Amino acid sequence: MTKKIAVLPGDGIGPEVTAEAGKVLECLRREFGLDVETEQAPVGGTAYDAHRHPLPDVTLKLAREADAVLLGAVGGPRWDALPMAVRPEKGLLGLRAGLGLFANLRPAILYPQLASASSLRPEVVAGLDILIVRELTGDIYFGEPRGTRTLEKGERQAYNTMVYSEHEIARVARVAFDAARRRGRKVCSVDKANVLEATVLWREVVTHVAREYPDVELSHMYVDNAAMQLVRAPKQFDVIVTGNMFGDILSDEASMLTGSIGMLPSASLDARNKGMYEPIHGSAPDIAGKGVANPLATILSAAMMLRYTLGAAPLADRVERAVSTVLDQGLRTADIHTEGTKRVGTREMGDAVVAALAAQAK
Ligand SMILES: NC(=O)c1ccc[n+]([C@@H]2O[C@H](COP(=O)([O-])OP(=O)(O)OC[C@H]3O[C@@H](n4cnc5c(N)ncnc54)[C@H](O)[C@@H]3O)[C@@H](O)[C@H]2O)c1
Ligand SMILES: CC(C)[C@H](C(=O)O)[C@@H](O)C(=O)O
Ligand SMILES: [Mg+2]
Repeated sequence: MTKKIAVLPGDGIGPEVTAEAGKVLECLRREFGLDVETEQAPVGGTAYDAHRHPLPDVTLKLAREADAVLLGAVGGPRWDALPMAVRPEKGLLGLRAGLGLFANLRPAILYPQLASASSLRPEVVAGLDILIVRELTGDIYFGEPRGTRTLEKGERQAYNTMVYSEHEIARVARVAFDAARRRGRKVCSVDKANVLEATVLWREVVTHVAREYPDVELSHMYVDNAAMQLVRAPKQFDVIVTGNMFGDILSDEASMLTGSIGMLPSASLDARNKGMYEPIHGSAPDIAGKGVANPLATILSAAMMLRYTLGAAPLADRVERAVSTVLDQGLRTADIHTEGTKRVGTREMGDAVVAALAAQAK
């Protein structure tokens, strides 16, 4: 049966990078019989401009009815002064919560061709293959109470609440342990249990769940140390599981180990592996509209969609191989460009991936 993909390009470079992933899906349809149809809807600032809401009902409905969602990015300075409730980022958070996407998989893999694009020495990152499992629908992002109040003497005070319930921790921990079983059988749980009660519970529950997985080694690390270890000796990690905010920060940090934030895809999954797929980067206002953004994170996110939701792992392998081929050809967008390689724009990079894919069909 034809699978339906909701494509939500969003803001800034979002439309530029999703267009390239769209070409890749089209090529898979044409050359390899992938049975999908796509439909677009607005999200983020562009949705606010058209509908006065960053997540219009039509978009949430389309996302709910689709088999999978492919999202670009949201946000930008144009909308930064809006009230929090209608900021573009709320559109994204609304999708994650509305679709129950509690597990966010962010693989940080170094393509060997990009060893010299990493900000770390090649020997520190060679062979890097980490999976960050970020909890995505809890924590300080969604905790109540939140808001701003005025104190007696007229001073304003703002507050957010870090909250985790046992079931929220246990279900994402299981995702991490299950993933570790398919890889290096090591999970490092990252928290701030020396200070924050919510993460004392986090550590307790993860430790409890680990008993179901005697074949997986569990370790714990405070988040400040984890941030340091990620740049000191990143290959010590296999799977990292952590809360929403720590995962947000650590995954941007980990992306630089692979050469660029423009290389890191993600899958946000519910309990049945229905999912939303998006690069981990944002709308990059500083380069939006210039045709220079790296589309590979979004193309690799489409590959994750093929693997996790569409049951088409062989096609996911093909897309990842095509990405490797274009890197072998020496093609680089500005963010991963190094001496001796050829600088290309967003479209050229997407076209090259499509050509490499089509060549596999010959
Ligand atoms: N998932 C999302 O939609 C998402 C994620 C992060 C940030 N944002 C939003 O994006 C806006 C900008 O945020 P920011 O500047 O902090 O983060 P950002 O990720 O958009 O950009 C950070 C830096 O990385 C570069 N970069 C990002 N993606 C790139 C790509 N594909 N190719 C080449 N370079 C790339 C940018 O040019 C910029 O210099 C904000 O409104 C923020 O809220 C959205
Ligand atoms: C835009 C923002 C809400 C989002 C987050 O913090 O989750 C982004 O940084 C991400 O990593 O997807
Ligand atoms: Mg982020």
